[in-house]
Amino acid sequence: MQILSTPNPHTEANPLTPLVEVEGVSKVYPKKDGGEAVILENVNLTVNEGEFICVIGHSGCGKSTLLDMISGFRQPTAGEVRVAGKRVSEPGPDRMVVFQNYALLPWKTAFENIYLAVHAVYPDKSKAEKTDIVNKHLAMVGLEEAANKKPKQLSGGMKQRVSIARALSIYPEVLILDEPFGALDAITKEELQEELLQIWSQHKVTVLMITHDIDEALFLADRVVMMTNGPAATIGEIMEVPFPRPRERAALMEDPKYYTLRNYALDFLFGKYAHDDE
Ligand SMILES: Nc1ncnc2c1ncn2[C@@H]1O[C@H](COP(=O)(O)OP(=O)(O)OP(=O)(O)O)[C@@H](O)[C@H]1O
Repeated sequence: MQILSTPNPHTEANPLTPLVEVEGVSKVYPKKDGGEAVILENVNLTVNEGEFICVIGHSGCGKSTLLDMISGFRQPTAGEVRVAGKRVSEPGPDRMVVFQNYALLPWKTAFENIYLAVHAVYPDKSKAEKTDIVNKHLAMVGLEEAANKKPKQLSGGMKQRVSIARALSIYPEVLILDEPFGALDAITKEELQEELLQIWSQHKVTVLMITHDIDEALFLADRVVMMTNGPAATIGEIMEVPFPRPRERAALMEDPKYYTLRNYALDFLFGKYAHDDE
């Protein structure tokens, strides 16, 4: 169900072109005792080109499973996922994923971590071209100075910047972020949210991001996808976020609409779909 039908300022400027289509998707995992666990049931979602989507829902409802089926790391039990009209059957460079734990190779420098990814996807480019792409993306996240540092010499925020730079250096159509700022302190998290918005608007990449933080979702997203609880979770509601862009956190906080949306999402999670364990 769509609520709060205020036109979306980002997508309104562009014609809506569906890029990611999740159609009738269900996911069943085998249980240890031999039975089956229905994790997701009949999930339907269309994400338009250039949109920024946040997915929220209680722990264990199947958010990562859903995004894994878009990235191609897992396959639906029923239904299908299409990206640019093509059925997703495996991971591909058109869909890059950034994880909470950075997933950097510890023995490689920031530069080398990104270079490896660029080389894997564009082996035919010259060394100079690949180096240029890496340096451009290190600069994009403000890490030129840290190019030769290894992950253990970098802060959590810097490591996540490297992960984002690595993902974008492949020029994906879809950037998938699984709780990317969950391990960061509040100040670093806010800095990275702002950088991510800038990068998103410059790169025109389509973003799908899991978060547990409603304020983060309202600051970043065009639409917030709210999942029901499992088992057999699905999309309960999709909330349009009507704030104009570029967004300023302070201005957002002063907008009464912000609290209406925030309370709506909180009520969805902790009223309508309250979770016993939380
Ligand atoms: N390979 C698997 N085999 C069996 N069950 C699995 C498998 N992967 C995930 N699950 C189960 O599927 C459910 C959904 O997991 P998933 O990680 O997608 O949830 P989530 O909403 O992303 O959780 P969180 O917010 O805690 O990261 C959980 O109950 C999990 O234990």
